[in-house]
Amino acid sequence: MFSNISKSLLCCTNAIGPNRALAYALTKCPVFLEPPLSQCRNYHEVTGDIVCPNMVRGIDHLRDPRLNKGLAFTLEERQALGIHGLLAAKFKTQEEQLDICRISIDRYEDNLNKYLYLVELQDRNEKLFFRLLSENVEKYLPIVYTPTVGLACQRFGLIYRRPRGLFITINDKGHVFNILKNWPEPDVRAIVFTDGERILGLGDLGAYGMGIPVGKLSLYTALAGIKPHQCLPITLDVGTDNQDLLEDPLYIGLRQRRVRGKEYDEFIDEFMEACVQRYGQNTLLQFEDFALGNAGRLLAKYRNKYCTFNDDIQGTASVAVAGLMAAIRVTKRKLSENIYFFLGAGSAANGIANLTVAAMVAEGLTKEQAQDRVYMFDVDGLLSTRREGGVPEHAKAFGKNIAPEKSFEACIAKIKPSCLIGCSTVGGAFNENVLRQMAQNIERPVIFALSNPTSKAECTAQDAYNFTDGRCIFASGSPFPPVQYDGKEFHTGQGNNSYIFPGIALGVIATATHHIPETMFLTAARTLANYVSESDLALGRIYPSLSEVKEVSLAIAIEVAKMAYDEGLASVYPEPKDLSKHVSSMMYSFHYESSMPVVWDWKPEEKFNVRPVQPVPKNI
Ligand SMILES: O=C([O-])CC(=O)C(=O)O
Ligand SMILES: [Mg+2]
Repeated sequence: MFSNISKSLLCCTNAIGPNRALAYALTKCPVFLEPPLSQCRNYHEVTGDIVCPNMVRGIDHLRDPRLNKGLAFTLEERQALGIHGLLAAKFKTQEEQLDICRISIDRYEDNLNKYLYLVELQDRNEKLFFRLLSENVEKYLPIVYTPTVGLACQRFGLIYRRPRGLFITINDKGHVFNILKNWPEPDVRAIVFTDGERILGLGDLGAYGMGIPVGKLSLYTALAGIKPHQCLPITLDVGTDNQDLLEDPLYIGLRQRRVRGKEYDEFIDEFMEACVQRYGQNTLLQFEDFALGNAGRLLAKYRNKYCTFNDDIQGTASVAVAGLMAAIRVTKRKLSENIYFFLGAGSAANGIANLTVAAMVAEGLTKEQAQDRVYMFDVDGLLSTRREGGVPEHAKAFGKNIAPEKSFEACIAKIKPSCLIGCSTVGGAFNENVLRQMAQNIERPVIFALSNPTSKAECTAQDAYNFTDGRCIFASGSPFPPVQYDGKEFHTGQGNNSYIFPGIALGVIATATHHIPETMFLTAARTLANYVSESDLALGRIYPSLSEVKEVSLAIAIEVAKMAYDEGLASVYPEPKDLSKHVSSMMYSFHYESSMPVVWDWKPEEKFNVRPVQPVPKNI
């Protein structure tokens, strides 16, 4: 029937909608005149529409969030797409639309309602959503991300409207690849997935945890410009051991206890394999919010086989080490001169501790000397090799051959740490006594309350200042309002992995890196720390302001890309001459593009030397 060129031209026409679009194209593009459209099978003689089943119709430009521009469609676009009259007469700029969004969100007092507004905006007009988020990071990050996303996960059964992302359950074992094939996007580059067992510091939320991969991937786009269609959020639903959820009539996941052991491991194996089978071996696979029993174990199992990392272990470690690197500019103590004391000995604590050790080794200590400077305290007390039950396997490197101690405060008095790092999910654990003790031990104590969301933070920013006579250097995983102390205002920083993972992901995707070594996280930490200015430090902040996080993400991506080539990890060849230009060229545009058909002013037949279009036989 039609030559391929003509078919593609027809598709092109279809893509902008029927009828008027076609008329528009026909008047401008002579190639369309051959063969007569009336002989196309999908051409409707009366209406002049092309009724192709795969066709994107004009109305789809209003319904599909990727295409929708709302009142920003121009008159020309409205006419060409056949949507003139379906929109109010007003033509708006994207800037005017952003103003309306801001006014609309401000009308809600409750953060969960703000979250719902933003979810709905993402479902309606994707570019508007991402531009709003990327230009107002400080204001809206706490809504689409920590802490509000935690609340959204807890209420997920109530707020669940349109599906976003894939739910793959243990019952799909043996068919995971087929489920992945149902995802409509063919060009996925990054998958963030959780099994919902340790959602922030909130524990096992099962399938309600879906809010987390969705939120993380929103930051991939808003902060690092990774294209939304290249991102896939997934929840692996293997059940939940949260009794409240098992009894919750609104629960949307599998109503059964968690599957563990061999069956779970086989399921994760199958999932990892299916992802690369479907999307290619360089697909970035980000583990998110897995519980202690699986997080470190699975990272060790897969880190050299896949392009993968665990954000809670490695992303959190990187941001914390960046904070420590910036803090030493204030304390004037080298990293290797500090004593680190962790409350919590789980995956985040061990990730931070290991990367801190690597940073101390870079300063000249041996690994053993560096490990000696790190202490940990878990539910059973100080990690002492002499305690009953010994030191858990995953934290063996940090067990000390000293007398067991069950009192946290007594440990602080005895060990006299200079850096106190909270990864415990025990809200308020750094109480007045603990903080006063820290201030007594050292002139400028470093206090990190990293557990999320806010309710789980080990102390508030204000308490940290109040109880250390304003001498602490503070960071938290979730945001805190400015601190008032001694007539001054301080803006403490957010030591959250959102400074790290978007940049790492962009660098990895841009170079199609096949593995992510630990050293990449140290590089990311150094890059982030270099962004901290003297004025940040004067404000009490050991991280750059959130309004700079996009710049930071790009800088991290470029450093990661350099490293990928230096270490032979990249798969994009030939190596781009200008890496920073290459990385930037991969990024998403938050601005609307024209929806007008591309009109060709040359004859493809001539250019490609293809056979001229044959007349279509009658009655086919
Ligand atoms: O999501 C966040 O805010 C940081 C994080 O990875 C976690 O707490 O699990
Ligand atoms: Mg996490």
